[in-house]
Amino acid sequence: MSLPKAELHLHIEGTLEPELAFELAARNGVELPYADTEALRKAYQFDDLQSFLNLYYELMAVLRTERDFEDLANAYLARAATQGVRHAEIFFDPQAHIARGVDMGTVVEGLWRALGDSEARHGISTQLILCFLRDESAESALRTLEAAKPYLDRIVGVGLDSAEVGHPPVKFREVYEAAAALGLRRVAHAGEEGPPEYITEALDVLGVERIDHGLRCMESPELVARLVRDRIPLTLCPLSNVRLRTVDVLGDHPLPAMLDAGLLCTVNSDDPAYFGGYAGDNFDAVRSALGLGEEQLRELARNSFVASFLDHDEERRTRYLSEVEAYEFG
Ligand SMILES: Nc1ncnc2[nH]cnc12
Ligand SMILES: [Zn+2]
Repeated sequence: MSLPKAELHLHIEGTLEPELAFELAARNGVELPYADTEALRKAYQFDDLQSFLNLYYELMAVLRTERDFEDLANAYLARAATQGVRHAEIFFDPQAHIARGVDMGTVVEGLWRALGDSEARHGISTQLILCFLRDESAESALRTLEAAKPYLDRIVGVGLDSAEVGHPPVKFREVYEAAAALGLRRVAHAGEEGPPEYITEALDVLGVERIDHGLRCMESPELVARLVRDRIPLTLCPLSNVRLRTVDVLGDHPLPAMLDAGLLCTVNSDDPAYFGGYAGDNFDAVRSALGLGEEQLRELARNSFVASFLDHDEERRTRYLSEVEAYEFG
């Protein structure tokens, strides 16, 4: 669906399509343990978040040079442009690269080569959000923030991702305080597989402005009331929830109930190469599986710009919002 939208929950490493993975593997002399792209696609069957993360980290081995990160980001932006994405706030996982000997500069400079002229080339404005891996130590997160200091003009904020259960937000209090002191915006994955308490803790302890996923807030009426009252955006990823089995089938997704409750929901793609669809595909899927009407779809698109970190450019936000209002559904 080409309804204009902002993508607010997108891991750039999760846009690595099998074809590009094999191309980069050949370019870098990396051996992949799959015969071909078809065999690799067959491995995209997940039982939960961890089973996905295992493959996600394994395939990153092909990303080595600035050019690799540039090609990855350009491929994503080209596809996103066909799906109505007008603005993208893109997550990246530097610790997963630094651990393989690929330094922060290679990752950020490489991504920037694509992001820097994304507007001219793809018609998409972009921002970068550095994510800390929550299954790594708090010290490692602090070292990562330190390594990012030379690149802060290219990074709008910090996030928290990877294996959630057993790694509560409070573990990252110090690094979030340091990020806030540097003027960085703050978001965190919470309530994807983890309990509603992790959402509360992300708000209270980490001071996040948006919650990534946040699905499990629906188990706590008090928390829902708070999220509604404080207009805290949730970056939902419906196809991801089905592939990672937090929701059995898309028809059971709580999105309609969340909208009815007055939550500020957005629809995003998370790791589209792995979960079967980009941002517009997620909109198409919720439209057909959940019977969302045009006004609800327009509300989701409007919310994406309201929830975006475009505060420095209200003129642009207003322009995008007027594109949402002018859109004619096919
Ligand atoms: N859906 C997800 N949850 C947590 N960490 C991730 N890293 C990439 N995708 C993720
Ligand atoms: Zn995610």
